[in-house]
Amino acid sequence: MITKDSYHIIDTLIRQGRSFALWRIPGNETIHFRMQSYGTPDLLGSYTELNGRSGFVIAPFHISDKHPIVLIQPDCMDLPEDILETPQDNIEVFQQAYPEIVSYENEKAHYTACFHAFQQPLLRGIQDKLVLSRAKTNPKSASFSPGKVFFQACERYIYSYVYLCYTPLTGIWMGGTPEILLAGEGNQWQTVALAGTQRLKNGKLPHAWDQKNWQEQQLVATYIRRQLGTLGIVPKEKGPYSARAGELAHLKSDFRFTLPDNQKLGDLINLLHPTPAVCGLPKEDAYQFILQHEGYDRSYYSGFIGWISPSGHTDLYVNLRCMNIHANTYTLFAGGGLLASSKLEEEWNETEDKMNTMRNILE
Ligand SMILES: C=C(O[C@H]1C=CC=C(C(=O)O)[C@@H]1O)C(=O)O
Repeated sequence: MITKDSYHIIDTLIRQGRSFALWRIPGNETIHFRMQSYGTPDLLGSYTELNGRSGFVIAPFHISDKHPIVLIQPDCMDLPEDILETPQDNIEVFQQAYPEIVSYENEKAHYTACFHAFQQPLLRGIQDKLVLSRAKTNPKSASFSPGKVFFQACERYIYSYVYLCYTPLTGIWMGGTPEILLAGEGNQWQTVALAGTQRLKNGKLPHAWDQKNWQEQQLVATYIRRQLGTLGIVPKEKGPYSARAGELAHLKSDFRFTLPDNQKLGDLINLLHPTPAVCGLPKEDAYQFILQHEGYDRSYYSGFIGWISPSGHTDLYVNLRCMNIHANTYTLFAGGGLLASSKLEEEWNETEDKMNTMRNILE
C-alpha cells in the first residue's frame, strides 16, 4: 500500500529522471502508481493515435513538437519499497529538460489587456464563449517535496482527481481536478459538462446560480450532447447540479452512454477535447483565438491526464487546478469562461480562487 511516508521515494524517482504517475480517483482512497523503467514514453502527435492504446497519458492543450501527447507504458505497477540514491541523482534533471514558464511581471495588467481583447469577439457576437487563462510562477523553497505535496492534496481534495506525473519531457505536473474528460469501461462510459464557479457558502454547496454561470454551463452541455450525437450516441443525462471542487463549487451535468467501439477512445477524445470548459464556442475559432491572443504557452494545463485502457478501465481528467514544478520555482495555472456579460474583476478573482486550490496546500 502507498502511504504518505513514501514521499521520499517519489522525490527520488523524480531526481532519477524516471517516467511515472501517481493518482487517486475522487471518493476512493487507493493511490495508483505506474512507472516505465525501460525505454522512453511514446510521443504521439494526434488524439486518434490513442485508439487501441493503453497507459498513463498526459496531453497538452495544443499539440506541438515541444508539447506532444506523452504515453507512459508502464512495466512497474508497484512503488518501490525503498530506493538507492546515487550521487548522480540530482537536480540537473530539472534544469536541462524544461525551462520554467515565466509569468508576466504585471500579471493583472496583462490579464486586463487580454480580457478586453477577448471581449471584442464576444461583444460582436462572433464568439459565444472564450476561456481566458493565465500562469503565475513563484519561487519555491529548498525543502519543497513534490511527494509530500501530492499526499497533502489527496487528504484535502477528496472530491477531486489528484495526480502527480513526471516524465523527462513534460517535467513535474501535479493537480487536483474536478473535471472528467472520459471515464468508464465495458459498456458504461461517462463524461461531464462542468462550468460556472462560485465559492462555497460557509463551507457548503450553494444552490443558487446567476444567469451568466447557467449560460456558461449550458454551452458546454449542449456542445457535449452535439459531439456525442455525431457518433450516434444518445447519452443519459443528469443535472446540472452543484458540485464541489476544493473550496469552490461548479455546475455539473453527467452524461452516461455506451460506445460503438471501445478501441476508438482516441476518436471520441478528438471529438470532445478541448471542450468549451477550457476553450470556447464556436470551437475551432475559439481555439485559434486563444493561441493567438492569450500571450503565453498553456503547455499541459487544460490538456488531459490519466489512465487509458480500452479493454480495462479508463479515467481521463481535464488538467485543471494544477501546477508545473521546476528546479527553483513552480507555476500555477487557472482560467475561466468569458461571455459577453463577464466582468473583469469577477473573472480575475475567479482565477485567483482556482489557483488557490494548489497554493493552499503549499502554505
Ligand atoms: C478553466 C478552468 O475551469 C473550468 C472548469 C470549471 C469551471 C470553469 C469556469 O467557471 O470558468 C472553467 O470552465 C480552470 O480551472 O482553469
